[in-house]
Amino acid sequence: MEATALSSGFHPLVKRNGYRVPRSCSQRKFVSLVCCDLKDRSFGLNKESKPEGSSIAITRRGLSFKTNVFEQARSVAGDTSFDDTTTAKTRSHVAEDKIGVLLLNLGGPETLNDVQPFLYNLFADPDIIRLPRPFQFLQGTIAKFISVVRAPKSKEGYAAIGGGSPLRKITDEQADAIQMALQAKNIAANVYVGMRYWYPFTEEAVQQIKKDKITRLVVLPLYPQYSISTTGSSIRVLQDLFRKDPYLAGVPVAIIESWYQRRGYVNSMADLIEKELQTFSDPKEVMIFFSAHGVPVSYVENAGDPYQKQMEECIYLIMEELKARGVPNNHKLAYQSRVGPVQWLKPYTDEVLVDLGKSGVKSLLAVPVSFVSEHIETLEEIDMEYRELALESGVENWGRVPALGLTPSFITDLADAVIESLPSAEALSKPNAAASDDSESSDAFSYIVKMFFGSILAFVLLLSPKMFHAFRNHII
Ligand SMILES: C=CC1=C(C)c2cc3[nH]c(cc4nc(cc5[nH]c(cc1n2)c(C)c5CCC(=O)O)C(CCC(=O)O)=C4C)c(C)c3C=C
Ligand SMILES: [Fe+2]
Repeated sequence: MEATALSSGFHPLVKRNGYRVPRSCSQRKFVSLVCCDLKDRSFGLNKESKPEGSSIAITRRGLSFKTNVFEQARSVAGDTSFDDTTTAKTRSHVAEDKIGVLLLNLGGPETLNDVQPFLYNLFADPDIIRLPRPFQFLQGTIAKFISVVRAPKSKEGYAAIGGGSPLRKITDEQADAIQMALQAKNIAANVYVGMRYWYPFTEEAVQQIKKDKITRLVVLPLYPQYSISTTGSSIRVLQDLFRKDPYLAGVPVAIIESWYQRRGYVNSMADLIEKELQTFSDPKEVMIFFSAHGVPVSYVENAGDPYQKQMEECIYLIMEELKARGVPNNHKLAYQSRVGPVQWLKPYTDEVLVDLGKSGVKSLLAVPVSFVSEHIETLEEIDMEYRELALESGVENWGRVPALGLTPSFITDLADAVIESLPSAEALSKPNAAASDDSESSDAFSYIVKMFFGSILAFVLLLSPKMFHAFRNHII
């Protein structure tokens, strides 16, 4: 097959008006990890955006290729032999289908003026601020309040890294690189970028996918581990969009929920760590310090989020690989970036750094492990705040492993993951299945009661100094 030219299309902005999120997740296997209480939601959200009239670009790339297919599990085990049946199936998809790859990511503010509306979109997500059912109608108000309170602190962070998030640029580059890696394997695909909280929004990418008449889609969240708050949230949006549209509802979709256990990812992480260790005068003495983005404990304990378990497995696999290479260093996992007045996964990065420094650890290599691009939490939180804290606490030699970014072995592995998933694509959603889900209580009396008590509770909670401080800063 021959390569087709790269192209990009321009789209009007998603309007300011709200969009509905599904009340219940479908029974598709890809959401089986999402807990029951998250399967039963209904909100009208107001998505904050740039002023009307602007336009944004959706990345679309056309390529060609042919593939080798092997199962992910075998790949992890180092067995790269091909399954003939699967290979044949993939070849027929490549021949018959117009393939799309949708990269899902968080998105980030590109200017300081974007920060508050970006935060609004983030906190308006019911997978980020999970309110009990009677208070769900307050989601928008609460999001507005928290985003306004937090914006000054966030702006400081974004100002310190150059005035905006590098996420869009890096994700676009990763999309290009994955496209090229697919092309090298003779697979033709358009690669799209869909962000959850900023441009280009997932909704816009999906519009483009429809316009391009994609007939088979692979969804690849750029989070190695699955969390309800990241991959789960993006998939929920996607599912809702596909459910509402008769064309999209018929498109076979394969979702790669998590890929932290892939050999290519584990090896690429081990490569980066090994390389960075060499920058220390005594590499063997260096503590390898994995810092993962945290989630509230309730996600794991009440909502069944597999994030913590997957994170621990991920660290285990990376450390096993390093040991096999003769790198027996001590290591530690901690969680960073907590927000708000609830318990987050422990141990907390800031506390562990202080303890390690005080207990005599002199050399420390920080490894960001929940995200594959540089972003505010690597460039500002780790490189500036945590570095300073560690040095103040007695650590003398500090290093940080870069995010995977465009590391060739990593990109190639993501391309392989896409190829391997092609045969398993199936329709995401039955059309109009949302109709019954969208019904809401018409009981006016209960609505008024909820409004009344909800507003009082929200008022009391949000205006308490402790709550204000918890959202303004990282911790209570
Ligand atoms: C695996 C990665 C991530 C998880 C899990 C996650 C959960 C999570 N995040 C917040 C609140 C905020 N996150 C913010 C930025 C941000 N978060 C991630 C990744 C995960 N978040 C990234 C990559 C980024 C940075 C984007 C960028 O612009 O570079 C922010 C904004 C920044 C700030 O003010 O600190 C907030 C707020 C919650 C509440 C949560 C789980 C419930
Ligand atoms: Fe976050």
